[in-house]
Amino acid sequence: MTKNENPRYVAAKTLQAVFFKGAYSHLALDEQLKNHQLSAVDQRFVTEVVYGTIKRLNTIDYLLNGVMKNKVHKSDQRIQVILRMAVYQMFYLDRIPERAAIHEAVELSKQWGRVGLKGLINGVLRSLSRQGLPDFSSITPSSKRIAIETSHPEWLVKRWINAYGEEETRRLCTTNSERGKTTIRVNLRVTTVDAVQAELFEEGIETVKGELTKESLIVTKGVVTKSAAFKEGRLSIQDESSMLVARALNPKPSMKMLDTCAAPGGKTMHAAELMNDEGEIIANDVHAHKKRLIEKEANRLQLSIVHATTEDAVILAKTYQDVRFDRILVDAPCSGLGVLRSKPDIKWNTDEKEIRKLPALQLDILNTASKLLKDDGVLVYSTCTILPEENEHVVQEFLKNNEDFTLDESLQERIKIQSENQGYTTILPHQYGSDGFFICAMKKGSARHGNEN
Ligand SMILES: C[S@@+](CC[C@H](N)C(=O)[O-])C[C@H]1O[C@@H](n2cnc3c(N)ncnc32)[C@H](O)[C@@H]1O
Repeated sequence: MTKNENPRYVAAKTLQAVFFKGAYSHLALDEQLKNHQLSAVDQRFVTEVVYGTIKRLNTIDYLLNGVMKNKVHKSDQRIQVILRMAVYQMFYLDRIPERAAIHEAVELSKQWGRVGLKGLINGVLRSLSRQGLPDFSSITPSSKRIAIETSHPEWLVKRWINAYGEEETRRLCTTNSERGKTTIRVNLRVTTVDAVQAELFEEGIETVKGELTKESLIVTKGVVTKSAAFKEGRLSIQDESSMLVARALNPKPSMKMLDTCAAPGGKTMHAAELMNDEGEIIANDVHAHKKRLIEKEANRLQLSIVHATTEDAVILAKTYQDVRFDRILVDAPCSGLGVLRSKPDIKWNTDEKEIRKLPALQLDILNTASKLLKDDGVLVYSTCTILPEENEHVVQEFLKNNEDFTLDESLQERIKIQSENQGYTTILPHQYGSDGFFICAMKKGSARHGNEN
């Protein structure tokens, strides 16, 4: 435990690790919170400042660059962090008066070995305070305006405008900048939604029912992971879009299922719950260390049909050459650009060139998995991204080369999402307040797989 218990110092150390050492925000934050003894209120403040500053980075830098002689990214690392954090507090945290945010930034510069630059910090922040938020509407072209106003890389905004048009893109980007929410999946195998809601309420945790699935609850107050219901396996944390994936598979007791890219196991466990823990699920992931995560989850939820394996999904056809599955899920590795509300660093760390390599891997895994499906079985391809090239383009390419597969038109009966496309859907974050997701169900042979639940 260190002696320095100033929450802004803890936030600053976390942001330094994220901005300059390539750390993932959630891991850097966990580490800093572990190393400092902060009250629950201070921990929430640090979390808010860290995620908020990362989420609003583009806008914050635009504001700073408007009043600084040299661009903010040319400053010393610590000054960049102190200024960015302060601007977030000044303009996006209602409960912090601007004067207080400026004062604390100056104090932090003294505490963090930058006393000589306190005049610069004071001057820049006071100028911004006098000026206030500018009118972004004069920025052209519109891709640049959306990128600055909602804090996204412009290359990404351009891609989304291409796919969804300007208005949808503005709305989805605005939602990405909002605060994420915690959603619960109730384990319907052992309890009911009402029982869990009442049990949590007794512990001071408040929830409302979700919109998209009957097993979901949205947390409005409290920390669920500390509840008895979590520890004893009556609930899991999972976004509603994610829950739709197991629903799209429509698994039944006694079936045999393969999850090719399963870790940490959210969708596997949901499917096992829907199967009433009867049958078998092979939950595979390429990373050996993730096998433990799957096993731990199965253990917590007391699910015995889940068998975790470690293999590259592109060779699974060989491993299971004599086995055929009723249900196969390819929840593919992807760019993750649908989950920017909860993982905002993805938008700054994603390399456009790297994304171009993903469809080949996604198609490879899908092709391999498809060879293991029983006739009349269901194959679901899903991603937590909203780029067409990782989604419908992959599926279209797959269907072109696999004529024995067709889109499963009964998908809409199972997941009840409005979609113009039969067999697949893209959920944008602003539509239902859930993560951005792509879900496609395909069938081999001619059977229908409507929802009998
Ligand atoms: C989107 S995540 C899966 C999330 C998981 N289905 C869930 O609901 O918890 C994609 C997973 O694919 C795994 N992965 C990446 N490349 C893979 C490959 N070639 N073969 C198998 N798994 C792979 C990653 O380790 C990651 O855990």
